[in-house]
Amino acid sequence: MAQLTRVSGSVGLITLQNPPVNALSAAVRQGIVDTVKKAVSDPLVKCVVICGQNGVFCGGADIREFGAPMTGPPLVPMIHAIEATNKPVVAAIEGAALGGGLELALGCHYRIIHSKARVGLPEVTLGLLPAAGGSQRLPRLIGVPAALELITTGRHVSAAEALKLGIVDQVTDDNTVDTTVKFALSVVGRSLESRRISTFPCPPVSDLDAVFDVAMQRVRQSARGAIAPVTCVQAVRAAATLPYTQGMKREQELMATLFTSGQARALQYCFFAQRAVSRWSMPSGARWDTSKPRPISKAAVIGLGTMGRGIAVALAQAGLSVVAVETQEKQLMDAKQAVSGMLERGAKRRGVAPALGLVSYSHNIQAVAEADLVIEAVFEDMDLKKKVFQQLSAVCKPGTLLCTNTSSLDVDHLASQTPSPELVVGMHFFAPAHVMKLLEVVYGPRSSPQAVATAMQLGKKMGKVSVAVGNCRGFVGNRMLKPYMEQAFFLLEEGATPELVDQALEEFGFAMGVFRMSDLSGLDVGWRVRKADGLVDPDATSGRSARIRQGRRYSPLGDLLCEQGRFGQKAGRGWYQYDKPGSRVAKPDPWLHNFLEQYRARHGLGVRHIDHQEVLERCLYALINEGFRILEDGIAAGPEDIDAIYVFGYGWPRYRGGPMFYAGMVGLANVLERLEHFHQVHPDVPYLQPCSLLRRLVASGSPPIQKWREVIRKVHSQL
Ligand SMILES: C[C@H](O)[C@H](C)C(=O)SCCNC(=O)CCNC(=O)[C@H](O)C(C)(C)COP(=O)([O-])OP(=O)([O-])OC[C@H]1O[C@@H](n2cnc3c(N)ncnc32)[C@H](O)[C@@H]1OP(=O)([O-])[O-]
Repeated sequence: MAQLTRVSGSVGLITLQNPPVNALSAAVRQGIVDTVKKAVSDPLVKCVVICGQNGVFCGGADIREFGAPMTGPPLVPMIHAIEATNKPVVAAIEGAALGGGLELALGCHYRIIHSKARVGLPEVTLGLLPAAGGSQRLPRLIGVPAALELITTGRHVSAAEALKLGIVDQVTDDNTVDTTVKFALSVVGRSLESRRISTFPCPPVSDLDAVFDVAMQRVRQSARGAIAPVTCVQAVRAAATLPYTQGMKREQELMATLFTSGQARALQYCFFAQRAVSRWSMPSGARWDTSKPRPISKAAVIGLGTMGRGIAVALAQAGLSVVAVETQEKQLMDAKQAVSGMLERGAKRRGVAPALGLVSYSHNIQAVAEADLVIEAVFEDMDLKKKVFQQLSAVCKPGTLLCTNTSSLDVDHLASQTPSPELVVGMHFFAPAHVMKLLEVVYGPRSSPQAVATAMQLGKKMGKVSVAVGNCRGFVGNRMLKPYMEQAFFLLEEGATPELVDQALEEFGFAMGVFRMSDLSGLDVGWRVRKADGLVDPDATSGRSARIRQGRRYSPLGDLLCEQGRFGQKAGRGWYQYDKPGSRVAKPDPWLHNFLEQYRARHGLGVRHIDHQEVLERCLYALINEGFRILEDGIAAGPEDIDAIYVFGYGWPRYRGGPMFYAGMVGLANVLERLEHFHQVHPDVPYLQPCSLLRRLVASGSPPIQKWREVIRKVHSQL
């Protein structure tokens, strides 16, 4: 909807009305067409101002409408009509003008923006391109190189930068609509010929081919298989080489190749999944909208290793005062330096003052007595963590929330070390904690809804994608990673190489395959967990028993490498070799290939041809199957939770939507059929046995992912 009012005598003020972000739904587009026509034909109206209700200009096209047949007036002629009017039209930009919202503003003759607002063309992040003239008008307004960068990255631009680039005409700190109304009155009577961007020639670029070759190379490298960034380059090239009308035709043709693509559907699913996870619920029935978070102004971090330092930085960057505690003096001094450095670099990148004063340091746990919330990030050892929780219970003021950053240990067992287990939750950050978006908030059976609500709200304040999950071994992310890695090890036993497995996963879109990732994080991390699980047995060197643990198939390959000190990058050798310890360039290692051959011979294992398809099916379907078990167990409330965890924490390619969305894309019946096949071939691998929830979904006709929660609810109600 759009409303027209006449203000200041002769200004037609058009207000977009579609809360919360005034997305350009069919009704809003119709409203704009009607109100512009009315304003233009009203002799009392000398100029027009377009603004958005609730302090937001416009969040672009209504993404919720993409799945349905198009209704209402199309955007392109609507914006053309505004540009063609003979009365000045000025956009008053508050909050955000994104996608179709900025394209609408680019159709106006002038743009006034509030200093805190942002603009951008983020369509590429939704698997699309700016298809309401943005790919043709923006290059004409700010030049090809700047437009290429904005359109292929989709990044949001601050008001100050938008002015510098020439996207807007004026920045104001005052009331944006009032300022814009005054401005509009001041330009009445001026020629509009030079204000219609579509008529601008595209600024010439010296060596156009070189500019586009470089851009294409850059996006192909960073896109890792995403098609939208590449198509965006082609659209901007049309602006640089074709007259406007032909360029617009090309823009529409290119958009048509993206609009119905699987990648676009996956990226739009991720957009909504990222927002859906904030509407959390627990099996107890507690929910996001019925649980009141507790205000947190003072936080504390115990243990200043790599994770503790990152968490302290993330808390301070979110504006909280932080007490950082480390008992070892040297470690404390090193941490102080590291944290200050991270805060300064972060502040420089964001153009703000570093929050150094917000962090205080101590080697005495007494220092956290007044904290509202404490995050324990000491070494991943249960006995050590239990001791810390006992100390915290004695030191902290009543009601203090006690959180653990453990990545796999039992949160409820730690809670039992305190008199108030309802105040204990897991806050599982991902390294580097001040950079990685994901936060798993882990609730135990005794965690209170208020404790979960508080941790979720703190996560949002830290700019994290926070997902509430139940307490179990490895929570969601690491629990699903186990069958994924297990299959990768088994594939090596059956004839594959680390290079083959990693290449298949990287072509699928992962930034790093499982073996390169293992070398980066250190093989000893998993080794320690397997030891704690009683799986490592250095005496079992040959024969079947060496490859069976707790009645199921087991591959000791990782253990054998660790026993030889091959811990990965930090040791200069792991699944790959590196020039020296700490270097990051992985090279195939003849020693490793030879070791695998000897291993197979020692265990009487044949070598067979393994292709990329099998690698993907074995590793990803085993992971997905565990995802269905997690949904069945109620550890995650819905598929969106799992997909957000894998996209924001485990490098799952965003344009594939996440493991559960991907399962829906390839077809649940296919996933089930392949798992049944692999389990038949490998009956001693329980992770390959299809989960009953998967069977149930296939039996009920493989409903779309949006309907899975209903089936899950039915399953739980029958338990
Ligand atoms: C032709 C044209 O070329 C093409 C093809 C296009 O234009 S494609 C579209 C391009 N536009 C975008 O990519 C911008 C997307 N939006 C955002 O980046 C952010 O929303 C925001 C504007 C910066 C506000 O952030 P926020 O943190 O204050 O709130 P929120 O939680 O994010 O959002 C608040 C609520 O609004 C919903 N929402 C936001 N933008 C929406 C949109 N464009 N369409 C539909 N719903 C939208 C969102 O799902 C959430 O709903 P719910 O979860 O409450 O039910």
